[in-house]
Amino acid sequence: MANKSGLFPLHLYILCLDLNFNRITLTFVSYKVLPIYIIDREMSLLSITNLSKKFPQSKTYALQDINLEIAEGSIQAIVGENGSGKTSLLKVIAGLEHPDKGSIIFSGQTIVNGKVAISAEQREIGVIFDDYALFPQLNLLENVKVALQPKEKHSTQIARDSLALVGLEDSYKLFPHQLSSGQRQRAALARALASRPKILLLDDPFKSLDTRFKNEMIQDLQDIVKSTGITAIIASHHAKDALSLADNLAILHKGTLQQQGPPEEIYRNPANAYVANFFGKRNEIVATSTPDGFYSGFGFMPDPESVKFNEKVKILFRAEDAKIKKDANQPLSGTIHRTLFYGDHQIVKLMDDEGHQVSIKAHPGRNFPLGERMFFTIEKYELEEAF
Ligand SMILES: Nc1ncnc2c1ncn2[C@@H]1O[C@H](COP(=O)(O)OP(=O)(O)OP(=O)(O)O)[C@@H](O)[C@H]1O
Repeated sequence: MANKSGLFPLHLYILCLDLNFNRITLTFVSYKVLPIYIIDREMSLLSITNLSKKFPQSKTYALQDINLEIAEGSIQAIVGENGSGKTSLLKVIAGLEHPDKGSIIFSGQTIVNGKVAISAEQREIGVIFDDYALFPQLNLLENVKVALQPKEKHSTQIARDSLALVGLEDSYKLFPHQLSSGQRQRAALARALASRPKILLLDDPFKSLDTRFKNEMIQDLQDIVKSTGITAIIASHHAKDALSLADNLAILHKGTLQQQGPPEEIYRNPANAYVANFFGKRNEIVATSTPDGFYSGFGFMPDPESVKFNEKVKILFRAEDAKIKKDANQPLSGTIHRTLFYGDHQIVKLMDDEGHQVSIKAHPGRNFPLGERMFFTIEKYELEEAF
């Protein structure tokens, strides 16, 4: 949440010692000096209230009652599947689309109030859409200079500084077709940064990058954003990228905001099933509730909470929230059906006698022979009524 900034009149108290006439008097004089702003570093730079947008040709809302506070200097990720409203939200913030209702306050100024809005050019907002929109006939230096005012005296130096910021200082004479897709993205970033915007909007910046470049780019982007002090809003449909990149996440689904907050908090405490599954499908065991716990094909799991449920219950948990145990003294077990190796971890799929499966994250060095019975515990789970 945004913290408040306030105007505080400062009173200066001066202690006067009057040594005249061999006596001491104490006088307090209060001076009201210039007011000072006490600004919290986490002050909200962008404040979105009750924002809704429906495209004329569409029956459903692209954005519905969005409320979002974005702190200055932070990286805010907007995540959601295709068609969830991410681009529409960026476009409304940039001034490229107009909302039907709601307001946006940017840097203390109302830039959108219902259908009344200041133009895109008047907002100090840089935008990078997923096609990067570099001019093919211009070299990198010229591409970056396009973002600067024609009257700008030091445009060449500013453009070269921006290219240096993204590691392209030696490539300024190259044309977009001579660059890799990661370099094109950096060039687009340099162009957006050249005009020193207060806020930078990036639409799916990692879409066309392979995993290695993507991870590098995520780190670079983080470094650049943090070193320039700029505020960045990044739309992405990759939940995992957003988790590692952002200070704050906002999860959109069908135009509505499902949850917002620090990535780890959302990952650990999802507000609803949609958010929980957005970070990867959770395991689901359908079990029968008894007075002491839950029975399923994987065995009996004691839990006093079972009394609160009707007959059928879903036990929902992530692969990393279960542990495979060596000792057979565990209530839950299954046979090893498959293992998937991911380098730094492996996923072991265990199956019960009826063919139901669960996936459990395990150390990459452990050996799991197919068909062998393994015991496991579930350390963190959610329960849902199954109908
Ligand atoms: N110009 C338009 N005219 C009509 N409907 C539109 C327009 N732009 C977007 N929409 C609709 O608004 C909804 C949200 O679209 P939007 O592009 O914002 O989603 P998104 O999350 O960015 O998707 P993607 O990840 O595929 O880019 C979708 O249902 C889309 O069809």
